[in-house]
Amino acid sequence: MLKVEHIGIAVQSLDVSVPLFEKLLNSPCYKKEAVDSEQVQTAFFRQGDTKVELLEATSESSVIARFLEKKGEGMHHIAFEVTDILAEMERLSAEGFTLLQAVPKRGADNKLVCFLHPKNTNGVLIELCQEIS
Ligand SMILES: CC[C@@H](C(=O)O)C(=O)SCCNC(=O)CCNC(=O)[C@H](O)C(C)(C)COP(=O)(O)OP(=O)(O)OC[C@H]1O[C@@H](n2cnc3c(N)ncnc32)[C@H](O)[C@@H]1OP(=O)(O)O
Ligand SMILES: [Co+2]
Repeated sequence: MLKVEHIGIAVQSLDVSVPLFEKLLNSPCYKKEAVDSEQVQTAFFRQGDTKVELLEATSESSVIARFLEKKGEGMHHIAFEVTDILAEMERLSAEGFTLLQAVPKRGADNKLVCFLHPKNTNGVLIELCQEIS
């Protein structure tokens, strides 16, 4: 894995949290993007070599809505950048990790993504992401 690509944070409202993170990071939100497959609206901030991704649910059945209901706002996942997501999925599966998808799906910010179940990763939801060239 190359680096931490982003940290995902579940929020109730981007209208509230985007200005908050702009103040916190002293950096503007550079992109907002809806990802319909995940039923989320995202907002991104650059921070050095990595990013913060805020996630607001766009539907009650979104995993973000479920997370907010159970745990409240806060850190939702850590995303690691990889060069070859299929090879990394194969390697991690062989190591006994539980992939949440058989094939990568389209994420935000021009990425292919795949998630690992937090039950095998010390309770932390992990996202793999590869830049789409
Ligand atoms: C915008 C696109 C993309 C990007 O480009 O960056 C994204 O980041 S999308 C982000 C949102 N999408 C996802 O998270 C997809 C992957 N996640 C899932 O498939 C599910 O959230 C899950 C991890 C399988 C959990 O779903 P489910 O089993 O239906 O939910 P439960 O509420 O029943 O939880 C079961 C179990 O897992 C714990 N849990 C849930 N979410 C997290 C989390 N984010 N971090 C740590 N642990 C989590 C939950 O607490 C339950 O634990 P127990 O109570 O101990 O059973
Ligand atoms: Co993410």
